[in-house]
Amino acid sequence: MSAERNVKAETKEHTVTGQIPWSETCFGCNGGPNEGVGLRLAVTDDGYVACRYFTKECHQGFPGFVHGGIIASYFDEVLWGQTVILAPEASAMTVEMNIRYLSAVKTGQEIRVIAKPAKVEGRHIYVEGFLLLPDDTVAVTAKAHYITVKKSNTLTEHENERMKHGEEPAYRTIRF
Ligand SMILES: CCCCCCCCCCCC(=O)SCCNC(=O)CCNC(=O)[C@H](O)C(C)(C)COP(=O)(O)OP(=O)(O)OC[C@H]1O[C@@H](n2cnc3c(N)ncnc32)[C@H](O)[C@@H]1OP(=O)(O)O
Repeated sequence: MSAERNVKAETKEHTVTGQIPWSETCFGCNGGPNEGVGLRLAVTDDGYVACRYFTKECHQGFPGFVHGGIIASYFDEVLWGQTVILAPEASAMTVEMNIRYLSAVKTGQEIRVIAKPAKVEGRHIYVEGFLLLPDDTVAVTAKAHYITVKKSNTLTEHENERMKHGEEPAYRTIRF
């Protein structure tokens, strides 16, 4: 994905085939009204992890705009979703992330955050992604590097159990 400003993505509709389970205790995915970000990670039939998300007022930095640290959380979460697909027997932790903020992201609008099919090299998983505004402008791009770890080092038994089963997707298609 280009890092130029004001680039519009060429989009098409993608079919959602599943949803990665979410955790009540994770800041990125717990769905309380204000406590967490509340992302839901859809998996598409062509190997993307994607999320439609309505940006919250309580996540603003400058008035009316989403805080950059919250945007980093969007990516940490959505890009991490690729590690679930690629290393289902393990879990993975972020060791590096690079984010390019190209356009400000307003609160109170539906954005999409997308993780591309990723690359695995042993314990290393490299994932790239992008954030689309409602008019398909690429507002943010990101690259992250994850290292696989034993599941028991990161997830509770209850979460491990939930990870074994898919979840009913919140939506059936997503455009990006
Ligand atoms: C229903 C439930 C849903 C649950 C939903 C939950 C979703 C949560 C998603 C959020 C994800 C996060 O934010 S995770 C939180 C932020 N990240 C962290 O706190 C990670 C901190 N780092 C660590 O704890 C450690 O570095 C580990 C565990 C990742 C790796 O340690 P280790 O297992 O002892 O392995 P080690 O030999 O040191 O490193 C392994 C390889 O990684 C490389 N490596 C290690 N650190 C780095 C680094 N910063 N940058 C580059 N490379 C690195 C090493 O060079 C080595 O390469 P080589 O020699 O093998 O080539």
